[in-house]
Amino acid sequence: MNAFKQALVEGRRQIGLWQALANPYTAEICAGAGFDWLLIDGEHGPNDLPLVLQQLQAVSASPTEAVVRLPWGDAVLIKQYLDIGARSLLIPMVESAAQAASLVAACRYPPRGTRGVGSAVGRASRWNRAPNYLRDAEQEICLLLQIESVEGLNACAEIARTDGVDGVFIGPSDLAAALGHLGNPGHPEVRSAIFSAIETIRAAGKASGLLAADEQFARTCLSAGASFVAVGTDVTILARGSEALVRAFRDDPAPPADPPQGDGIY
Ligand SMILES: O=C(O)C(=O)C[C@H](O)[C@@H](O)CO
Repeated sequence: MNAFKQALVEGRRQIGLWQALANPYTAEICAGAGFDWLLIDGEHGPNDLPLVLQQLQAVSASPTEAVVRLPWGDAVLIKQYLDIGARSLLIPMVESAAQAASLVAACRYPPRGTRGVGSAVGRASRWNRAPNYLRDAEQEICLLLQIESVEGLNACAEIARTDGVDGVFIGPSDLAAALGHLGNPGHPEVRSAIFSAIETIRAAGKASGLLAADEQFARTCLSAGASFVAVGTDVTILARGSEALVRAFRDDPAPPADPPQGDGIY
């Protein structure tokens, strides 16, 4: 059973950590920290199919759910990532109910969908050692779609209501850019759009989530009803933690005048 998916169905909070180091060693370390889920980022992390496979294998020894973000919403990519054993997917830049329905179909075998059958050689079925994989796969798969553009925001309710969509993730960085606030996801207009989307998704009976590395904002989103919230990233822990350690031992320990420039989330 996909405990992460079940938790979203039951409305239970799932706290996650973003993995963009594209490394099975660090994924295994983070999987032992106690997060409910780890996001393996195949969109912005330097990941490819074989590397994501290694991270799935590294995380599989823990109860933490690996949620794999594909580079793009594509039926061929979905087939490949499901076949290597990813069972919780995050698809970026979804902008319509029609797109959502086609992504759902790509996760389902015929006649309900269009997923190609290759379980005999796929890790997903443990090479057919899981005898009922073809029958059980659909209920095990958790499909999370990302809205992060004006079009996606406008179609949020229809996307969330689409049968087979288990949750909707709101992308603060791209949404900020789409709303004219590049690098400033904390802008009041962006935050208002995020809270409105959380409510829209809740009203559609689905789980909402996002990446919020600012603790106060993450807590506010959880209080507003978001359930799957990533509260940090492996890259940030390493980059900011290593910088802080250097500063602690420099002669001039003063913090930098300007915080590191990035996409503004952390
Ligand atoms: O647009 C966003 O925000 C996201 O997609 C989530 C994170 O920012 C991720 O892309 C890492 O920057």
